[in-house]
Amino acid sequence: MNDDFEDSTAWRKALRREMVTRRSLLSGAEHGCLSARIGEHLRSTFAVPESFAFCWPIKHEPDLRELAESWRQAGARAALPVVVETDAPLRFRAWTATSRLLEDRYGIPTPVDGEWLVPALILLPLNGFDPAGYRLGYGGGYFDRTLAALAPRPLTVGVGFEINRVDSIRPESHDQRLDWIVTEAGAFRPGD
Ligand SMILES: Nc1nc2c(c(=O)[nH]1)N(C=O)[C@@H](CNc1ccc(C(=O)N[C@@H](CCC(=O)O)C(=O)O)cc1)CN2
Ligand SMILES: Nc1ncnc2c1ncn2[C@@H]1O[C@H](COP(=O)(O)OP(=O)(O)OP(=O)(O)O)[C@@H](O)[C@H]1O
Repeated sequence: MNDDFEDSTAWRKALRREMVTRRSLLSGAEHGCLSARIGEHLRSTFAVPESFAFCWPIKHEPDLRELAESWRQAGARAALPVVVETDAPLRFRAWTATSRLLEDRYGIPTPVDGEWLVPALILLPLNGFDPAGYRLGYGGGYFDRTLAALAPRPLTVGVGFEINRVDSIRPESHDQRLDWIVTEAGAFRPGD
């Protein structure tokens, strides 16, 4: 293993932790308010999709469960990601307010039954992000693998807080660029 590899791995690891720490310092009220603003930008930017995936919030990620329920009630099929295997693409399972969820290997509430589907739009939580449209997650590589494997590619919408914006996440060849980034400050097409 060369020094550059070790340096960038250590740098990413430190940045991942720093990003979670920044969110953990938000009060519950601030977090709720920022999440609601992201939900509003999503509602005003996108038509109700035929189907979409969102994530059950962990590590102080934006909480988009209200938006998910309102899109669902407006006719969209909602889904949550499922880690079916380590180092493999995610799959997606239909979600409703009555779905039975059990914690997966990472402690993330995950549907235990329901139909498998491929969402037309994916809301990806941004642990960190840069203005070029690259996302920093938690180091599993799950979304990168998932997007690399899906054809046609779903519309990818990163959802995060401005406090998690960085100049560059120093993207690597496997990192997938997002189509949109939505924060409390608005909806952006990366690169614009
Ligand atoms: N809310 C939510 N659900 C999600 C994701 C997400 O980013 N957010 N995922 C997006 O892909 C998938 C899960 N990916 C994850 C990948 C790693 C870890 C994790 O806890 N990693 C350890 C470090 C492990 C290591 O370094 O080997 C950690 O952060 O402590 C959690 C979730 C599917 N569900
Ligand atoms: N398409 C792919 N095929 C094979 N390996 C991949 C692919 N995409 C990413 N990886 C591997 O996954 C590992 C983690 O990637 P990365 O650091 O980008 O994760 P992340 O985006 O932070 O994680 P997550 O999406 O789970 O939150 C890296 O070692 C990378 O080589």
